Amino acid sequence: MAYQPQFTITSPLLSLIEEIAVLRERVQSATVELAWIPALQKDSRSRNVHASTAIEGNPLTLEQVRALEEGRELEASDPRSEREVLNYFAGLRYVEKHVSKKTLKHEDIFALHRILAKGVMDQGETGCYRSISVQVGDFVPPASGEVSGLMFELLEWWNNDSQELSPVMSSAILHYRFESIHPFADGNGRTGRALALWELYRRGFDTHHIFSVDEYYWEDRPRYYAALKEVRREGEDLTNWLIYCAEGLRHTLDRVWLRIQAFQPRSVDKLVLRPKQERLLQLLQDHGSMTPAEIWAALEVSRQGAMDLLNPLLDAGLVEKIGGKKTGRYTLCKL
Ligand SMILES: Nc1ncnc2c1ncn2[C@@H]1O[C@H](COP(=O)(O)OP(=O)(O)OP(=O)(O)O)[C@@H](O)[C@H]1O
Repeated sequence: MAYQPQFTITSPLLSLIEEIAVLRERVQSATVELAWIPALQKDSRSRNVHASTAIEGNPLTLEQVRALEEGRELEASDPRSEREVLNYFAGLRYVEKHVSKKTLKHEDIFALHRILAKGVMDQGETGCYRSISVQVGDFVPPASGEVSGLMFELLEWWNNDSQELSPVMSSAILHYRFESIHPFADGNGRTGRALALWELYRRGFDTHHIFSVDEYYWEDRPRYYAALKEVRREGEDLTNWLIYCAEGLRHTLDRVWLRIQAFQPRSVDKLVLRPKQERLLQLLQDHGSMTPAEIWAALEVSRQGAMDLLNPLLDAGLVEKIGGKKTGRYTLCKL
């Protein structure tokens, strides 16, 4: 039998869902201009990684998280914190790769957990449900013997009934239910937030993967924990949790809109990208930075041809040159 979430669609919730639809539409129509999407995706991924790992106390700053993504070494940080961050990047890449998966299985969740929790478990094993009891604050999740059955019911719901709900709601319900089962010995927070994001991607809510939803939970952690706790106090009624999560998405969409403004080309009216320029932005996103020679080899153009592609991107503030005149490399501009 599938999990049956309890909630009421109240008028505040409906208004929020409608507002979210309008804001999302505004973002979607702006993303027709593809120029800055790779940079925004990169930015959003780093912000999600930073926020979701910081929630449980990872001390690395957003700048340090960005540096790790670019393969740069950090001075004086501890290996476990770095591992946690690198794992989360890998977890998000796993989610992005499997975004169109129609049916999710226990094994998919195990695989994600294995990636996120590798080498950073305080107790228990990665990639399998817990065999011990756990506690979060004063909340005692179900006994370990019940976990597999509860997860089976949750997957039944996720693969079937959840599709009838707005992704705003199905993502929030999945997030809460996963945390309330607390299926792993450790790493439930990170895995649950990554699954909530997976649902938003899978349902095409965040087509370009540019919403950094986890910042909302991180920025007011006491409210996040209180909202989770309140569901139980209300006899597992999810109505207020849904409102809390919908407010988070509205906030996230307002923010992404501002970031889009910042990513708009600065010195030209509109930059219409040529296919090779799009390819170049993608390459810079994948590689972090590239020398001129690497660029012209990858794009199969002459040195002058590469500069003809690069110059408008430099003028528009999308790409910048770092390093010396002879040893210079090109990289995507940061916010
Ligand atoms: N009262 C509660 N009811 C249900 N879930 C809760 C409650 N309080 C906190 N949580 C969830 O439990 C997570 C912590 O669980 P756990 O320590 O297994 O996760 P973790 O991944 O190690 O933490 P993480 O969030 O530590 O990075 C929180 O991030 C939150 O999502």
